[in-house]
Amino acid sequence: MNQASDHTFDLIVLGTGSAGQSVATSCREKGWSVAIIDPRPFGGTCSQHGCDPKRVLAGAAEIIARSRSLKGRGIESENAINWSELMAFKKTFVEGIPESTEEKFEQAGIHYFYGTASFADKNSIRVGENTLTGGKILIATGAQPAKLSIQGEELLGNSEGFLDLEELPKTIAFIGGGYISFEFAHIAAEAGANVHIIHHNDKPLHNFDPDLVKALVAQMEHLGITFHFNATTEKILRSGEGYVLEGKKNGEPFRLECGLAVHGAGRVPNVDDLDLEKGGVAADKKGVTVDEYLRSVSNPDVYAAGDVSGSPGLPLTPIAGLEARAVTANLLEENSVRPNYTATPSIVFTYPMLASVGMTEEQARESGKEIKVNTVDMSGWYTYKRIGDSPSMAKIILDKSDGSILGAHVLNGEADHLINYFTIAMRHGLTAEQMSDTLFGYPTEGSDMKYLLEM
Ligand SMILES: Cc1cc2nc3c(=O)[nH]c(=O)nc-3n(C[C@H](O)[C@H](O)[C@H](O)COP(=O)(O)OP(=O)(O)OC[C@H]3O[C@@H](n4cnc5c(N)ncnc54)[C@H](O)[C@@H]3O)c2cc1C
Ligand SMILES: NC(=O)c1ccc[n+]([C@@H]2O[C@H](COP(=O)([O-])OP(=O)(O)OC[C@H]3O[C@@H](n4cnc5c(N)ncnc54)[C@H](O)[C@@H]3O)[C@@H](O)[C@H]2O)c1
Repeated sequence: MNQASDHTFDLIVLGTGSAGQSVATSCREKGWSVAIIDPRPFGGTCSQHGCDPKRVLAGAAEIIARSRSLKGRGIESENAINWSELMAFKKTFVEGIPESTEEKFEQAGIHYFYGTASFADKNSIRVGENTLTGGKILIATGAQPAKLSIQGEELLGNSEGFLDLEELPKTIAFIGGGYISFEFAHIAAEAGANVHIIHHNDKPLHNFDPDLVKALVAQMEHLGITFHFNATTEKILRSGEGYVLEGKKNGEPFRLECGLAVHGAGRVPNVDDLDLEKGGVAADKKGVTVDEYLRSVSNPDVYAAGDVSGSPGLPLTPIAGLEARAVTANLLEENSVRPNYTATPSIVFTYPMLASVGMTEEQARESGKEIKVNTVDMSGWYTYKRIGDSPSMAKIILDKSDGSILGAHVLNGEADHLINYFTIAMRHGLTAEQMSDTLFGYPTEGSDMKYLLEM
């Protein structure tokens, strides 16, 4: 159903990622006429070029790291990543997504258009030769790598290209010290590459607990990754088969040769092609400016959700889903649901993993609350010692007045599971005492919970 004879719809959705798909299908289920547009193979970032394929690769890197942790303690053989086999395995998760997404739209009776959407006026969208009119319009166009304005920027690869690498270059440089660089550097290093991370100050992963970040950096250095802090890249040049990065490090000239340089220096809302002025849609560098119901502050028929919205939500998949559900509710009944961002967990999928939910120690101290900070080295605890999970650290921040959990920060091989327990507690207001009183299966990281929550 890629052509509609009538080009007027109740809803036009721009983008087929997590946010766009969710709103389009939910509104269609309620009987709305819906059109959805995307210039790229349908399905968006998370499933095709982000979280999901990334974690297939991270899973293999994790298995190598875990087995090395028990070397000499029962594990003998050296495991190694076979890059082309791993990429072929990753492909099995990704291929077929555009076709199955199109099929889903077809079956639901959603009209789909391939092309770059842009506003023609407040309620009209241009896509190729077509002009569609929508009672309501959802902008769900995601994010793209930020422009760095450095000479030779066009020579930089990005996360999407990394996820499709047929061969792993011997030396890889990541520019920026955020999620993408840490995760991909870990994968590349475990797969045998010589890896560098170039970060412009000395605070990588700036939203995470600095003590745990320091321990993660030390662990990654131990794996052979070289960090260049306070380093800026000013130029990228071709050199033979590879590239040379030139810039400054601590004020001194800096030069690095590599087979591949990857952009890991932040992503920005994808609004460049949308002609937002024609639609009367206000936006700034945080994205489409929305009110607490995710409605454009300047065009009441337009909503935004996911990475492109200028909402307080982090650019993460669970937030794209949360915002999509809120927008759907607000489309069906005006101003009915405000998204609840309380306790948004975030995980860096390195090994060990770094995970965080709620306030950092610094934020909790600034809040003026009377707090208790439990900083715990768990490496010697049975749960972690039995699998050689070291370093294994946590910092839990409690409110002394009522025993509520204000923040949880974990670095270890089980951090993904542990952070979800803390997220449940914080989102639903369970206190340290209630969590400690919960019976967890033994011996698991859950059964250690009470030791992290001592008041
Ligand atoms: C490498 C990487 C790893 C990540 N890992 C994680 C993770 O582990 N966990 C996590 O929670 N989050 C992760 N994220 C973030 C997560 O992928 C995003 O938050 C999520 O995909 C956002 O969904 P969305 O629907 O807002 O946008 P997207 O899924 O990006 O969809 C936007 C769609 O809009 C389309 N589009 C763009 N411009 C137009 C236009 N003019 N007209 C029509 N369509 C347009 C695009 O082609 C795209 O298909 C990762 C991101 C990256 C890049
Ligand atoms: N596990 C996850 O949830 C996950 C994984 C990957 C990506 N993501 C999402 O994708 C977004 C983008 O990821 P990212 O890693 O590109 O961004 P990021 O915001 O996590 O980190 C980018 C870092 O690069 C630094 N930087 C900016 N310009 C620089 C320059 N010229 N030189 C050196 N350093 C520079 C920034 O200060 C920042 O610390 C994230 O914000 C996140 O929302 C999430």
